[in-house]
Amino acid sequence: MSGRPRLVGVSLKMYFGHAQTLDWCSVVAGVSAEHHALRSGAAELFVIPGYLSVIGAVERLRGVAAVGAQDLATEDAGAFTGEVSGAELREVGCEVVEVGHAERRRLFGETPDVVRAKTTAALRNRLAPVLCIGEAEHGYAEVAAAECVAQLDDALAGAVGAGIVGRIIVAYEPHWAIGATEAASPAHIRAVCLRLRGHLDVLATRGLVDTSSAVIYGGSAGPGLLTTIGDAVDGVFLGRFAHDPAALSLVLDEVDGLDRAGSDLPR
Ligand SMILES: O=C[C@H](O)COP(=O)(O)O
Repeated sequence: MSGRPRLVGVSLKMYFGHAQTLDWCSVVAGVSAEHHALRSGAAELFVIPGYLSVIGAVERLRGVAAVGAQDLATEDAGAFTGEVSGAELREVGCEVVEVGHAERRRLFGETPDVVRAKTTAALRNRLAPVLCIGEAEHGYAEVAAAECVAQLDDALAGAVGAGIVGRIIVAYEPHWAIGATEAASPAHIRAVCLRLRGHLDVLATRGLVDTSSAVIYGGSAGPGLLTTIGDAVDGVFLGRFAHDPAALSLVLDEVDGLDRAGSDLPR
């Protein structure tokens, strides 16, 4: 392995039922256990199923992938009907948790205040937030980059104020590229992610986030993309295009390809 591991994440959103999710996890566990990119440490995989499948996913993916949840409560315990706390997610074996996905912001009214509180809750419970940020409308990459840096700082403000430091996985997901036919252009992704990467490095130097923090891209990502943007991102966050475990395996092949080419991550 030539440098820091590449992150390959998958969110199953609400596409699969419970049995289908567990079957998918079993197949992915088989594929992953044999895959050179994971065995060598060149890649790290994380999988985010629906809540009810989290425990089964942890059991099936032990040793090959970290498991996470798609959301968490702002609080750790109490009278919050329908919520799931970061404390409980950690207790059952989660290592990551999504915060602020565009669908939660758009469909469920999550405001920046809520995203900030959930980011703090994740870090407080030693979960790495997969902090989803991105611009709503397609425009200039430089404008998007500035907006994303502001979103990142805002989301981290609570944790920084409380002195809670941990690993942050910044998932750059332009809203307009989610559920689309293709990802944002490599030039757009590169411009935004390199800016985010530089900002994250400054935060790490100041001791405000862990040095293992990462920037990954999501939004109609699939096989072939990581090879083209590998100079600008620490990994990819997959949705629909990882429903076929063979496609996920192809993305892991790309990690191996980047590793063999000695393509170092942005620093
Ligand atoms: O969580 C994953 C992202 O929202 C991307 O999903 P998608 O690749 O299906 O557009």
